Amino acid sequence: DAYPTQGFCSVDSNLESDCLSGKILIKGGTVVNAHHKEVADVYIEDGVIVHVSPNIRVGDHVRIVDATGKYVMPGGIDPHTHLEMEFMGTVTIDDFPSGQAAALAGGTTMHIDFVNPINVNLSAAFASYMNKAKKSVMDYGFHMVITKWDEEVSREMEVMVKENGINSFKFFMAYKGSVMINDEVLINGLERCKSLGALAMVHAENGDAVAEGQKKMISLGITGPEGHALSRPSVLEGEATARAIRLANFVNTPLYVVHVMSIDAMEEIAKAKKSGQRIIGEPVVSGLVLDESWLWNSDFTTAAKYVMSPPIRKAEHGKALQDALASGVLQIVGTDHCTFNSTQKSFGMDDFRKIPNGVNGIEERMHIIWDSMVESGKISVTDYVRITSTECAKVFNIYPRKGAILEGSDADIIILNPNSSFRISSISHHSRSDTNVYEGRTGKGKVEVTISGGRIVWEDGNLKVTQGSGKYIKMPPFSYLFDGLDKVDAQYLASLGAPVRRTAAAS
Ligand SMILES: NC(=O)NCCC(=O)O
Ligand SMILES: [Zn+2]
Ligand SMILES: [Zn+2]
Repeated sequence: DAYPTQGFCSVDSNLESDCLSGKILIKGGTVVNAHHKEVADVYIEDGVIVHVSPNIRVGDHVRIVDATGKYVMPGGIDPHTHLEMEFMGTVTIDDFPSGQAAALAGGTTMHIDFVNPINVNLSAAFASYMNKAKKSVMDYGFHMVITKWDEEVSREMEVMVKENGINSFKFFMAYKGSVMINDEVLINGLERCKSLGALAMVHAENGDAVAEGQKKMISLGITGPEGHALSRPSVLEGEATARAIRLANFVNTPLYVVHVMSIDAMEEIAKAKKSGQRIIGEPVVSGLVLDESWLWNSDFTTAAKYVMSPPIRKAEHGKALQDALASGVLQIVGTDHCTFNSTQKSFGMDDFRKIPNGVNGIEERMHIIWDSMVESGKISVTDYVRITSTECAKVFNIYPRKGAILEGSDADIIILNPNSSFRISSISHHSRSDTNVYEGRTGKGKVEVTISGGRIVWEDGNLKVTQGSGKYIKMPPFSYLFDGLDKVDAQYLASLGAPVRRTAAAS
């Protein structure tokens, strides 16, 4: 097919502004979707993929990008980030523009952040996060955290879903004394999520037991970062995961388990899925490739940067999580990008309970997953697209606008060169943090070009982003995970039979 222009412009031509805003032809790459891959060209106009086919011919004012020998894939979608979030007495160091710039440099073109209502109602929290996100340089969506239960919360959840484009609510089963909820709140929340077609998400750790574990470590004189791991063993993650899964089963609603960090939690998810429950398990990059030995490092600054919850565990957990991801027991890779610099981490120098919990990953996810799972032969290239982008778009009901290279999809695209390599360092990364938990890591496969909303924003190691160009992506309720739940409910009600009529016993 011919498109209505001639020639092409290069980055330094005076037609650059036309190119940046309008028409791009990606030529000769292997276009990868979760369902299929083929050598084809991709033609983009005004932020949308217009055509995908071999040998597309174009005319003038079209920027040609040669992708021969490279993979052309949907931009990554990170389902789990915390930008500019108030947490543990401080605020994460990456705000929306800095965290998103880092994301784009690493091949992620959309993220879903968590609105965390602290002492305000859901509407005020939502407004505050929309304000923080005004300077966005890429597309974003929101999940909403539920920290208590009352009539107002229940009413506002409906407003969030029907007016504000939120289709997921997160419940923290840990962080006692701040955002932790109890089972009663969780059950109410699960019921409400179900009625709204919204996905319930859990941070699954037994927060009461963690608090006891922390006290125990302090009483033993263990105050350093290793106390973090010792106070919250994997059994507590397994217990809370199992509890949340059983409660979701009781309510008959889907459940999304964020940052699955242990074999214990993963096996609970595997068991529930085997019995037909709809559970989505999200491992995060840190849990897949790092191990807890860092927490025993004698240098506090080094050890503290690895403090996150649930904790990074022994290497065998990471290996099992990778296997679970490869086999489909776990489905979506996130980052839980929640970055604090070394000064913030030092708040817990004398007491590990005060180290702000969180690690980086928004810039590193696509590279590390490629290197550790595709390059190693553990998963296919199409599976890579599925776990880094497509499945997330499906679960949060924005597919195929996002998560696909199809005609009509948003032009959020990366070009990855499998023969090039990456090196991670806090000197060259785009996060505001002065540290990086993947410091010094190298690997094969490099995102050479990122296209966000139809604009080339990352090329030749240079970022060209515009504050305010990122769009808020409303996510509609009732994703595929809700299909057929009503039928299961109807069968259950039918199985109960007619209510038993009882008469008062004769006296
Ligand atoms: N994970 C973590 O340590 N920090 C971010 C908050 C959360 O997701 O639990
Ligand atoms: Zn969490
Ligand atoms: Zn998180």
